[in-house]
Amino acid sequence: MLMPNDVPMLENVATMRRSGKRESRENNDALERNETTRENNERVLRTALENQKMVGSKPNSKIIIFMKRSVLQHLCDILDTDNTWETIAPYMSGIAMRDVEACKRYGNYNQSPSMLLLRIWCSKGFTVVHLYQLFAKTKLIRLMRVMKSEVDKKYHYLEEKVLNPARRLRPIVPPAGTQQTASRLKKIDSKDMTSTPTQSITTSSTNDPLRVAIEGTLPVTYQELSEATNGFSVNNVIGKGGYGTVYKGEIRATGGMVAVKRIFAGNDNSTQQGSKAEKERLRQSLTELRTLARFRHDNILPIYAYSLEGPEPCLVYQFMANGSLEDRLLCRKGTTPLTWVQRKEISIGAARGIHFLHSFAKTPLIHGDVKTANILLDKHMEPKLGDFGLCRDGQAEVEATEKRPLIASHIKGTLAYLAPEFITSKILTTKLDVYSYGIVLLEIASGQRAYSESRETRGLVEFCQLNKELARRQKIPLREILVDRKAPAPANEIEEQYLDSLIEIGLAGVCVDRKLRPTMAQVVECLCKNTTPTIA
Ligand SMILES: Nc1ncnc2c1ncn2[C@@H]1O[C@H](COP(=O)(O)OP(=O)(O)OP(=O)(O)O)[C@@H](O)[C@H]1O
Repeated sequence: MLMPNDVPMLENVATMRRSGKRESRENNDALERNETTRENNERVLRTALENQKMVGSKPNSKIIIFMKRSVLQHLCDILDTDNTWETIAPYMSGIAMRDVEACKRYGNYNQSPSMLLLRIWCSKGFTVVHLYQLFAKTKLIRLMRVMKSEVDKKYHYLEEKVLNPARRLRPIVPPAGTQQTASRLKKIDSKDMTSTPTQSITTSSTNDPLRVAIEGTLPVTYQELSEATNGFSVNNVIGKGGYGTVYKGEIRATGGMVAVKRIFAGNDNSTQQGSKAEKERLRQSLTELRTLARFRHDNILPIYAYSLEGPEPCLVYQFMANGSLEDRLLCRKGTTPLTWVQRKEISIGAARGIHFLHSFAKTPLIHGDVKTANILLDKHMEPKLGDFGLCRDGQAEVEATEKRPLIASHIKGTLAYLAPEFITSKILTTKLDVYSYGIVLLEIASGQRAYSESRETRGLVEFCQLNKELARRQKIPLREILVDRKAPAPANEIEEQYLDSLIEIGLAGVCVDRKLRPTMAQVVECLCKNTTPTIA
């Protein structure tokens, strides 16, 4: 779920900076219009559109508010749920922060904020086709389907394109006089993938894959991020990873929270090794930026903005109020232990995120660093998979027809979560993520860490297998030995079943033979049904 305010704030800061006073006056006008009644809005709109001779022209220029009432209502119902409309607002040319704020206020009065948003967009001359293209761009297939009947058949191919993103979508052509989102983007040369962070961003061809990938993600200045994080103050640090430090940031204009990952800038450029490490850091952050901009899903951490022009590259994410799953399992900062229902829901959400990566495109995307520290929890405890610096296109595990697996060039990821075939032979398939996810499930069930120096059996897989044998000998359920004692004891049979399925699916996921591991699709199904995957 989108944290209120965040994207629009960045949008606003960037938009105001670029467009100056004239647009600010236009925004003021728009705000006043937003606050008039529905009837007034429609009258203003009709007049404006009639003036533009848009009403009654070509069928594809049908205006949004003249869609069939039931279709428009259905769209708004979906967009209002969990404030989904806030996730599309940044992609809507001409929608400024003031408009978003007005929509939020409208929502506070029990009105549909999505309806107002669509009205405002409509007032800027955007049509039903633009809306359909917008849903395609933001990969909201369900919404595309709801309004399909309102759009000329010649645009229906877009749905197929979203499902098969190998082919590029045509850009949304905005109405004359409207600023296009893409044109606001800084152009980034793909060669910058290997340049140093201090190099400025240069102009490149429109076919640049990075530029295409980050279309819709907003550039912000380093200065803005520095202000948001009190000059990257140590008091704002919320975590540290191998490639950078994560800061909590507040965009002062509206008080919205973001998480800013500042990638370490090497100070050792003089040595060959130092500059190699720096290039690797930059490569990873660009991989992350590209991946997150391409894949949007409820269980994938959304990226809001980026800054590549300052002394260190920065990525700006949705702020996840409940930190990482690792933090919550270890009850860091005195937090209460997760309940079994929460553990189950988190497991399912995280599995859905990984399954999405594996199945969304023709070539599956392997995360490569699935671990509890990379599963972040929002204020509703909804899990989102983060840290895409290692993401790479890979090969799906197939059975009889299996092709030669892709071989990774060098070992990456966190050792305790890495599958044996990757450590020994660098074999990279989707089953690498299944293995890591299996470890995550075992951690959720047992509260034990993936690797612990203080445990006699240091690796979690070995620890669980040993206890499985013990439970078999003692003729007791494995859960009785493995259960996380920090958590409240399972309250009933259903909770015991949750726990059993977490353990069983976890153990199936960490099978040494990767072909015997379930697929993520099977994992999601089994977790939802509380069953165990049948291993071939
Ligand atoms: N969007 C966010 N909201 C809140 N906290 C976050 C967010 N992103 C990261 N964090 C916190 O910052 C920590 C570090 O995150 P980061 O992605 O840099 O590193 P990591 O995944 O722990 O390690 P590595 O990058 O080396 O694999 C996380 O473990 C988490 O506690």
